[in-house]
This record gives sequence, structure tokens and C-alpha cells, in this order.
Amino acid sequence: MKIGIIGGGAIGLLMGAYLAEEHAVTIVTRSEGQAEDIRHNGIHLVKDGQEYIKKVEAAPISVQSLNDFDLIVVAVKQYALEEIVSVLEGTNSSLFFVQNGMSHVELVKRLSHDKTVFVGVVEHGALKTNHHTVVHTGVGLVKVSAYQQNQWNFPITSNADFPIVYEENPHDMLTKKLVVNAMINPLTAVLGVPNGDLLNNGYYKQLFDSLFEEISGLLQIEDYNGMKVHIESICRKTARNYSSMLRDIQEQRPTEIDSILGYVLKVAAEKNWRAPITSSLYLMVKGKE
Ligand SMILES: NC(=O)C1=CN([C@@H]2O[C@H](COP(=O)(O)OP(=O)(O)OC[C@H]3O[C@@H](n4cnc5c(N)ncnc54)[C@H](OP(=O)(O)O)[C@@H]3O)[C@@H](O)[C@H]2O)C=CC1
Ligand SMILES: CC(C)(CO)C(=O)C(=O)O
Repeated sequence: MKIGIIGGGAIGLLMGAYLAEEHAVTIVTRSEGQAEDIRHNGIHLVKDGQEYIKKVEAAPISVQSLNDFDLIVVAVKQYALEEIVSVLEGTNSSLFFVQNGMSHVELVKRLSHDKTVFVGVVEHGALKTNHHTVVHTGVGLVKVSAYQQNQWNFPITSNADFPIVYEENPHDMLTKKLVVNAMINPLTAVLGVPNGDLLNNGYYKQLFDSLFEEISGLLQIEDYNGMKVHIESICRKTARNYSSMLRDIQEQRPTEIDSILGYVLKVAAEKNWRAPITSSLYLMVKGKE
């Protein structure tokens, strides 16, 4: 299969490295400089202290660069999507969005009127260290769902090195990941702690419980206990990791807060509900940004 990946960031490079085992992969970058670097060096994937080199194509983004792929993985941050809307509209390829948060859903809905669109949740941890190197910091899986139920023909198959799980309901899949990110990311970004501290510090745990109470009510999470156990297990599994939002703050990059807590606050406003903890955390992250 011919796979294009827009965004040579942590997730774009990680997916590119694994998919290059079985597919012809092109990384579609913002700059010619990064494309040149990737063409010359390949993607360097670092896993368990070993470095693997994967040969891929790379090209800077343009409408022409995106036609005739079997699938284009859209791996830019939420706030960068606006810049590439016209390119996405212009392509004849199927699209796969992997963003955290919910702001992309309106765009996905619109694009799915005339093309096949998939949404996904990436449960891997990845860290980019230069233009062509990515460290696989946490091995997980990718969940994928077709945005329109009648468009079910995802062109990538699962394998042991890079497992893919198919989900029936895109909304439930995205909501489950949203709650995880809405809980862990802002709290760790404001408190400046690794994920595990949210459970290990009794005071932070009280805050975690109150935030969960508020968000699960707002989003009408049916399986309250199951969802809480799920988030706590992610905190334990990633106990020593710094969340992506905390890393964004530390490295003075924009965060994805608008598409995570911003979305929760939009739901609160539509219902005319108060969400004092969520709105305080939103303002604190925006202030730090
Ligand atoms: N990192 C992780 O562990 C995880 C990330 N995710 C999600 O995956 C998505 C991507 O995250 P991540 O890879 O970490 O982000 P990064 O910031 O590492 O990468 C984003 C990439 O997109 C590129 N980009 C931005 N605008 C354009 C454009 N107009 N054309 C082409 N490329 C562009 C950036 O290029 P440039 O550097 O030149 O600006 C950058 O290389 C996010 O929504 C995140 O929430 C989900 C789970 C885990
Ligand atoms: C699951 C979690 C919270 C892991 O850190 C994550 O997705 C992130 O940091 O964005």
C-alpha cells in the first residue's frame, strides 16, 4: 500500500517507521529541510536502547504531494489542522486522523461527505529527538474506527510489532481517550508532576477524584467505575512519564488544551452547567501557555 503521513513529528515518525516494514511510506513535512533530512537518513527508530533505520520517501506538503495514496495519516497537532484544510479537501486519498481531543471532529464530519475518513487513538508513547529520530517510549496500540459506518475498508492490517484494533463506534472511542487526556494532561501540566503522582499524592488524588466527578457527569459517562479504573490504570502504567501537555509547557510549545478541556467546557456551556474545576484548570494551562 502507498501510505502518506502528514507531519514528521513524534507520532508521524513512529508510525512511518513501523508501517515502512510492509508499505511504501512517504513522510509529508512542513519544510523541504526536514524532507531532505529524512530522505537522506531514513527514520531512526530507537526502541529498548537499539536503533533501527527505516528507509522512507519524504516530500514537503502540497496539494499534488497528497494524491494517489491508499491512506494518508494526518499526524499534525490539533492546532495545525487549520493550515492544511485546503490540502486535505483537495486530495482523492482516504484520510486517517490520530489527534487527541475533539476539535477535529467537525472537520472529519465535513470531509467524510466525499471521502473515506477514519479516526484513531494512538496509545503509544513517542518522543522526537531530531528531524529523523523518534524514541518509542511506551509500547501500546492504535485504535481505529471508520467515521461513516458504510466506509469500512481500512487499508492497514495489524501485526505483532504494530497492533491495530478496530472499534465499532468512533464517538465512544474518542470520548474515552478524551476523558483520559482531560484528566491526566491538565493536572500534570499545572502541578508539574509525572502521571503517577496524581494517584500517589493524597492531595492530588482528591483533586483527581473531584475533576473526574465533574467531567464524567458533563460527558454523561455511563460506566463511571470502569472509566475511573481505566484512567487510574493509565496513570500507573505511565507513572514515570511526563504527559504531552506538561512537556509542551516545559518546552514552551502551544498545548492541545483547547481541543481537550476547551471541548469539555463547550459541552458545559451547551448544557448551561457550571464546571468550576474544569474552567479553573483550563485558565491555568492557558496562562502557562
Ligand atoms: N507524542 C505522543 O506520544 C502522542 C501524540 N498523540 C497525538 O498525535 C498528534 C501528533 O502529536 P505529535 O506527533 O506528538 O506532535 P509533534 O509536534 O511532535 O508533531 C507534529 C508535526 O506536524 C508537523 N506539521 C505542523 N504543521 C504542518 C503542516 N502544515 N504541514 C506538514 N507538517 C506539519 C510539525 O512540523 P514542524 O515541526 O515543522 O512544525 C511536526 O513535525 C497530536 O494530536 C497528539 O495529541 C497521541 C498519542 C501519543
Ligand atoms: C495517556 C497520556 C496521558 C500519557 O501521558 C497521553 O496521552 C499524553 O500524555 O498525551
